[in-house]
Amino acid sequence: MIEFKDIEKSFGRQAVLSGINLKFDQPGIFAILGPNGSGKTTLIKSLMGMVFPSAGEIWIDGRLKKGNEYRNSIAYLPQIARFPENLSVSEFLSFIENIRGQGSRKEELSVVFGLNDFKDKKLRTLSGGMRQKVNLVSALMYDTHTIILDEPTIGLDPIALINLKNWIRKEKEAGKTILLTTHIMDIVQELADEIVFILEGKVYYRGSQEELLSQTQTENTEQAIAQLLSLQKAS
Ligand SMILES: Nc1ncnc2c1ncn2[C@@H]1O[C@H](COP(=O)(O)OP(=O)(O)OP(=O)(O)O)[C@@H](O)[C@H]1O
Repeated sequence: MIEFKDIEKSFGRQAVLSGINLKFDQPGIFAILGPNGSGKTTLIKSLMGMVFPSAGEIWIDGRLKKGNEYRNSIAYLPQIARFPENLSVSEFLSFIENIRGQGSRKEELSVVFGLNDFKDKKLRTLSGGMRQKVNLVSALMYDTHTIILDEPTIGLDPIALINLKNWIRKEKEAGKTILLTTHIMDIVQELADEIVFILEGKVYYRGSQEELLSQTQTENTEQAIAQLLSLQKAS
């Protein structure tokens, strides 16, 4: 269970989050959407202890978030992975395991994303899509109840994309709570049980895709989100 209570965050004079209240206490796939710069990554980083909210509380599994222990109960895929570039792929994964313990799903995920084909390559020599595959394996190799994916599909080829979607679906069926951000509306349409749309620092909409289509009187998720996005331009 994750709960954001009255979260506010400003960077200098720029208010990014202005009273976010969100609770995720059911299994499912929740798409956090909003225009560029609307604060999606800032919200996720607040949860992961990488950004300190100016006000508000975050509760995890019924406890007020403090310290760093809770991070082991969350699989987190950052939007931009910062790797120790001189390590090879397999050295990097072992490096993480030395800190966090054995990744119970490392082997399975390495097959799913074809990592074994380039496991001896240095991280600095990888293509964008290869880096994202390493990012995915390093984030998902621990069997946690909560999974946070910040733009998980960036750079992936169609096969990796299908494999990722299948993995996410399987995790949901196993009863996990998955929060993801993406600008790819096909992914949202295919996967999301609920949409959370953030606009001007607030939760502008939260609900199912069906409700969103009916409220916006649109035919698909892409059109519905485009309509919500146009609200910002209008304001
Ligand atoms: N460390 C920081 N210092 C100053 N401003 C920041 C910092 N991090 C984020 N911001 C600003 O906060 C706002 C929200 O950024 P954030 O990355 O959360 O947006 P986002 O919704 O994830 O965007 P995108 O869809 O483009 O990934 C932006 O205006 C950004 O410039």
